[in-house]
Amino acid sequence: MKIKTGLGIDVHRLEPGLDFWLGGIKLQHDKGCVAHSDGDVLIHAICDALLGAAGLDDIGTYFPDTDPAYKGIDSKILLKKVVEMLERKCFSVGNIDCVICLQRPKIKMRTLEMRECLAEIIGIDVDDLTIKATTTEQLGFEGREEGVSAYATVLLIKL
Ligand SMILES: Nc1ccn([C@@H]2O[C@H](COP(=O)(O)O)[C@@H](O)[C@H]2O)c(=O)n1
Ligand SMILES: C[C@@]1(CO)OP(=O)(O)OP(=O)(O)OC[C@H]1O
Repeated sequence: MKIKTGLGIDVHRLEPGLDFWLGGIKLQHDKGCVAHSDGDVLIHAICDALLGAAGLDDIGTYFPDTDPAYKGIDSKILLKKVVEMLERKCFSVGNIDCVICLQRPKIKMRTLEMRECLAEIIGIDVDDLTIKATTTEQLGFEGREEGVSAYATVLLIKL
């Protein structure tokens, strides 16, 4: 049995009047992410962590932000494709742990919904996908509400 870890990070700019997709669900907010896709930073960080652990290339290599096929795409579709790539390499997911840096809105009350949504796509128990949120105490780009960042670590098991 082989165990491999992966790390993924993503950042998107926040601007008024855009839909705000995070962790596969739509949040009520006055801003949303500027992106080629739906801008779901949490899913993008998870995808990169999964790909890295599996010894594959990064998200932009497989789903280029210059390709019109991915314009406005639901990032849940990209996550499903990444999970299929892992399955082809005989990897199963042990656990995923994530942190979202976001000044506003508070999202703690929505993280179970995100975990349920993403765990189902990945095919793992909700307990094996954890999501934490932190403000950055008004410091940096997240603190100034100019953007949102997400970090994910994963553990993959190859039998
Ligand atoms: N966007 C956010 C940020 C934070 N939370 C929750 O608040 C707690 C305290 O935040 P600090 O920045 O002071 O660490 C944090 O542990 C989260 O539970 C949130 O829900 N949404
Ligand atoms: C998700 C993809 C899809 O084109 O585009 P973006 O929404 O721009 O997101 P980012 O994390 O900057 O880049 C990864 C791309 O694969």
